[in-house]
Amino acid sequence: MDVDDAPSTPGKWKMEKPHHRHHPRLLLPRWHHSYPVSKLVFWSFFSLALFLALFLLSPRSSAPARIPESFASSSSSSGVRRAALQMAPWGGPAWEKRVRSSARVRRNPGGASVLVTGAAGFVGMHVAAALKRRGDGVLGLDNFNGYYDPSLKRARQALLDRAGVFVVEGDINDGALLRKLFDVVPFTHVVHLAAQAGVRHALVDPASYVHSNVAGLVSVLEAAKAADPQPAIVWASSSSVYGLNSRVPFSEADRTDRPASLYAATKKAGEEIAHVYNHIYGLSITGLRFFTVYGPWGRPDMAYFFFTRDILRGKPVSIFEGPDHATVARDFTYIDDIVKGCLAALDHAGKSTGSGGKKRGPAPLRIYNLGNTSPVPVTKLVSILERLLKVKAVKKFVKMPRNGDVQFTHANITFAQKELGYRPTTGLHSGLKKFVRWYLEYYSISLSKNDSTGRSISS
Ligand SMILES: O=C(O)[C@H]1O[C@H](OP(=O)(O)OP(=O)(O)OC[C@H]2O[C@@H](n3ccc(=O)[nH]c3=O)[C@H](O)[C@@H]2O)[C@H](O)[C@@H](O)[C@@H]1O
Repeated sequence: MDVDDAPSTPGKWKMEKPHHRHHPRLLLPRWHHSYPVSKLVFWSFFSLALFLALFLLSPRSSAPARIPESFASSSSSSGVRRAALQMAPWGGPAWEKRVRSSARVRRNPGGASVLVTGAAGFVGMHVAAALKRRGDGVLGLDNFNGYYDPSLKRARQALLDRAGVFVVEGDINDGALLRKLFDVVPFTHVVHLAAQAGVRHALVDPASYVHSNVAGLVSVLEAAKAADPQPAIVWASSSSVYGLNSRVPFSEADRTDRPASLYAATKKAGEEIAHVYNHIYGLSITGLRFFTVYGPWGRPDMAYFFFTRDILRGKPVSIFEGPDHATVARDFTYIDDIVKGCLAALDHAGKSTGSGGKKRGPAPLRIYNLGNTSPVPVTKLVSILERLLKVKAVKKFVKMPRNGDVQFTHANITFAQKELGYRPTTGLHSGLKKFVRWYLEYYSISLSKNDSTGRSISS
């Protein structure tokens, strides 16, 4: 999912604009030198009063005000709003038919009917496609926000569409939409991947993290707890919750009360919120702590992705270093391994025990690390990319900025191995090879034509 803001439905947005269009003369009386001043004053007051009355009488949900003010004034919010405006309206018999058909279990007897939030996001698309491939019913939900190039999200949506997965355009904060989806389909599971991702961006737009990762999660859990039957929830937490933890490898039993970024703090808050909904309402909830997921169709805000772009363009890449030039490393995890972990988590989720908002007994509440268990320095990441791209990178070594990054991540996956059968099989070199192949094809870049500096030329 990448995801998520926003809005009331586009249909509701449309209600606002016509106020001006239907009454242009009332709002904007033409100035004319012979126009009596008293009439002008009268019409001005009348227009103002009419405008105020229409504004006050219009239903609250028709305003785009579900984006909090603080968020609306942030730099990225205009992109989010623009993207929100392009969302297709939801509802109606044809739309419901499409929703039902997409969520219908095809093969896989006793299979799941799954709502995947953030389905046009990186992990969301891969999980939705994998569930569909094995015959489960899958419905996607995504708000196509402008955090990164929405055309990549549209391309993922097109891919899912060809696979038979309908991605509903809407926001996880839209409670009415979620209620409608649960009315139309008795989902057995929700794989909740819609989120505001990215560690460093939290410095730029903090409110978007609260909006998507806290308020959005609550909105999804509210809809799930009230649904009958209650679905089991599998959702994306993050390795970043380990924050300043220095015990390695990171185990689920380690402390997670020292987040280093607001992003991490909102994911940690999500884990606590999950506890509440499990405790009060009997929702089965499994949180997955993903470790730096990469691969084809990935996120352009992540280092491996924009390093590839910058290396190909001959632009410098900044490689972060810890104190005294210490290595910065990540437990990079290939997308196919993560998808296997997500599907295994779904298959082992166990049922929710509540119905109609009432708990009937204890339900599972779980957390698993999904990592690769072999941290790789960022310098190594860059040298692998250089080899695959056949271009020398222009490297700049810079002290790791205080922007929420941590120096090192390393997953202990004992629990996931034991309980889910999770076994990552793709190393960074072969994973990046697949990523680079996809990248070159997606952006139509040919490596065969290099200029004299060794820079490759896109065709
Ligand atoms: O595992 C996670 O929990 C997180 O993984 C990634 O966060 P991160 O590991 O910081 O991934 P990148 O932004 O791709 O950074 C990878 C490495 O490159 C380093 N880096 C990043 C940017 C840069 O310009 N230079 C640089 O050396 C970072 O410090 C980090 O060590 C995702 O962006 C988060 O959404 C996710 O939750």
